[in-house]
Amino acid sequence: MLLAEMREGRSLSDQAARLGHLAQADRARAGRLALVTLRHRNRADAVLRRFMQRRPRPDIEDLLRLSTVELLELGEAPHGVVNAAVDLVRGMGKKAQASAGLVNAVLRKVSTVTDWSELPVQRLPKWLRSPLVSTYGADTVAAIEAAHQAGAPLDLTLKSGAAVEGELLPTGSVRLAGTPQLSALPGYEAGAWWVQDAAAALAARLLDAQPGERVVDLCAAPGGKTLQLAAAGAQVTAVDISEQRMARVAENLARCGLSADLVVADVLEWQPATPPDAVLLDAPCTATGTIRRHPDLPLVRDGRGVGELTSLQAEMIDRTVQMLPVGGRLVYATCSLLPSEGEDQLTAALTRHPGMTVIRPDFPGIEPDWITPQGGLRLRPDYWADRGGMDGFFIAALRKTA
Ligand SMILES: C[S@@+](CC[C@H](N)C(=O)[O-])C[C@H]1O[C@@H](n2cnc3c(N)ncnc32)[C@H](O)[C@@H]1O
Repeated sequence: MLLAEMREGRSLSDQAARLGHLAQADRARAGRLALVTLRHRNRADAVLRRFMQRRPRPDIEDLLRLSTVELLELGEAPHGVVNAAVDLVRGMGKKAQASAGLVNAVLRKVSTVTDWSELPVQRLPKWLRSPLVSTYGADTVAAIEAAHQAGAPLDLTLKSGAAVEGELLPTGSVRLAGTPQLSALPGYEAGAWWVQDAAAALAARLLDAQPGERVVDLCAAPGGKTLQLAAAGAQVTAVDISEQRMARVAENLARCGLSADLVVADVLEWQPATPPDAVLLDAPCTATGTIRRHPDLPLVRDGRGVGELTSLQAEMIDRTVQMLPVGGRLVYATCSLLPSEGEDQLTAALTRHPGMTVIRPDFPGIEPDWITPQGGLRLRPDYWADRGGMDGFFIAALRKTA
């Protein structure tokens, strides 16, 4: 069902409510299966093509892909996978029932395949691959695609003094092994940590909020960065246009015993009552840096709308610069791999606002080749490959000097 809805252009996260009738464990398994199938979709198709002359109807093709991934990627027992697939086809209506024999025969053959791990890594679609190859080169894009296929580990940001068992990353986040049940981890009830990718955690680190500073977090929901700023002791005002998403910020703050003023408003219209010391702008973007977690994104999007997003980002930067007093700091962040949403925005902002100067990132764990010639931070999924990668982000810190 999830994969079918995706064919209609609905992302997996938009469909979460559709699984509401399932028990939590089944819901989690369905979500995980959909993710892993999407990460290996092209490889599953390559295997299926060996055993089928023609493509079957789309829902049966999805079932075959999913079963192929269960067999060859997840190593599940052929007997159970084949039987479950045949049962599902039988439940798909009269016309589909005629395909039960085909599904049975194809999956039995699939279960004998031995070269799965040697099949080429899943490629990004052209709308995204072409601009990335022009920016980073073909070898880097291949490394990014390998990182997408590998998926994403779970990272936590800890409040100071908290401890959780896991790998302490050079930038301070803690990476967990496997996919543990979060609510069972020590410190969950006490709100000693929150889930946040290690790359995402660097935006607030770069802002370097000090206790008592007035800090505005623009485009704040669901609030990972608000939590970091509040935990640093700043007086935080979090602004987001979505009331529904802002409710998540409130929940997250409450669980972690932290506080912030929450404002539901459009960044393009809102003005702070008093000039802030610093502003973090985590602007809406293509989210192409998060494909490890959202492998459906390249399929449900087609590259349209990038121009509108980059115009909105530039308008938001201008708005933020106006809010700041001289001496004030701005961190601009997008979870995008496209330079038009990152490096190019920084170049254009410096031209439009000659009074803004870049603050070069300088804290433990930042590797020199992550820093761009202009002093921004370019983070990519293929960095830390031996540790499990990181999300793609562009982050730049600036100070208003005039
Ligand atoms: C990348 S997400 C922010 C993630 C968040 N900063 C965090 O760390 O958890 C972008 C957010 O921008 C918000 N947004 C989009 N357009 C907006 C606007 N015009 N004004 C305010 N918020 C906006 C969306 O509702 C969304 O929550």
